[in-house]
Amino acid sequence: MSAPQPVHQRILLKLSGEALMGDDAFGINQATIERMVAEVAEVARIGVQVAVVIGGGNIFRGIAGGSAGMDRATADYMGMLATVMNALALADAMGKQGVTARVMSAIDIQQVVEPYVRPKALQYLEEGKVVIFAAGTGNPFFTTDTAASLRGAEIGAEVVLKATKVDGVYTADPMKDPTATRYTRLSFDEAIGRHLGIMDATAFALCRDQKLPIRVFSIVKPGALMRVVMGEDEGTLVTA
Ligand SMILES: Nc1ncnc2c1ncn2[C@@H]1O[C@H](COP(=O)(O)OP(=O)(O)OP(=O)(O)O)[C@@H](O)[C@H]1O
Ligand SMILES: O=c1ccn([C@@H]2O[C@H](COP(=O)(O)O)[C@@H](O)[C@H]2O)c(=O)[nH]1
Repeated sequence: MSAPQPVHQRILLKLSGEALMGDDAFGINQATIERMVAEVAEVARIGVQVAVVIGGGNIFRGIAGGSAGMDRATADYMGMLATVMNALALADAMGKQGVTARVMSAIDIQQVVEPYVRPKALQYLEEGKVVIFAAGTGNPFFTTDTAASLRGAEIGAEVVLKATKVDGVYTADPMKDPTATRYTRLSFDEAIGRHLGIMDATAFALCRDQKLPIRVFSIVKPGALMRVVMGEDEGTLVTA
């Protein structure tokens, strides 16, 4: 009998910046990033093409700067730069685990990382390299969830996998409402209409329009990413 095969050949993995903190209050917890990278490396090694969008919530969010009185666009650029730091740390950790990664930034900082060029990203993926998209969409007032939807659609990913601290989409934020229950599956229109805060409406709407499904699952749960890639029931599926 042949070994089980992955159900996805090319994925866009959105990694929560906040999850990189582990149990720390800020920044990147080394053991946590190594564990997350080991999970990504495992799926890359079975031949799945992996593109990553990394968040920045462990370092800086524009909304926090804005509410503290900063110019919002400036604060958002700071947030985007935070994702570049996370991307560099991820690529470094991948290299140490024998996975070749390339960071591509939506903001031009060529001394640090190469710019995002779609055909080059596709070439890297076909070569089996992990591509890490940094600096979100490159525009203020957006989020890295929207960047994940955008890059996912651009590279022809079969699914956006949102890897976060919670194990799916709930009827309300499970960190605030202990009575919230988890959906196994829901539509984009339900997610948008019910204002489910797990992702922003722009990210959901872009995936809906491009018919690109999203699966939300826990990156804290060991082996969950591999189970998702193998088509096992994990987290919440959001589809048209
Ligand atoms: N309906 C909901 N179902 C599940 N989680 C929800 C919901 N509403 C709000 N959340 C919250 O959304 C959080 C997901 O945030 P996450 O940190 O992955 O996203 P982010 O803000 O895009 O990431 P980053 O840390 O990269 O900024 C969860 O930790 C959870 O507390
Ligand atoms: O396209 C984008 C993506 C992100 N930002 C800013 O970066 C931070 C961190 O991203 P998260 O999605 O919150 O992890 C975000 O709060 C924005 O300030 C952006 O401006 N444009």
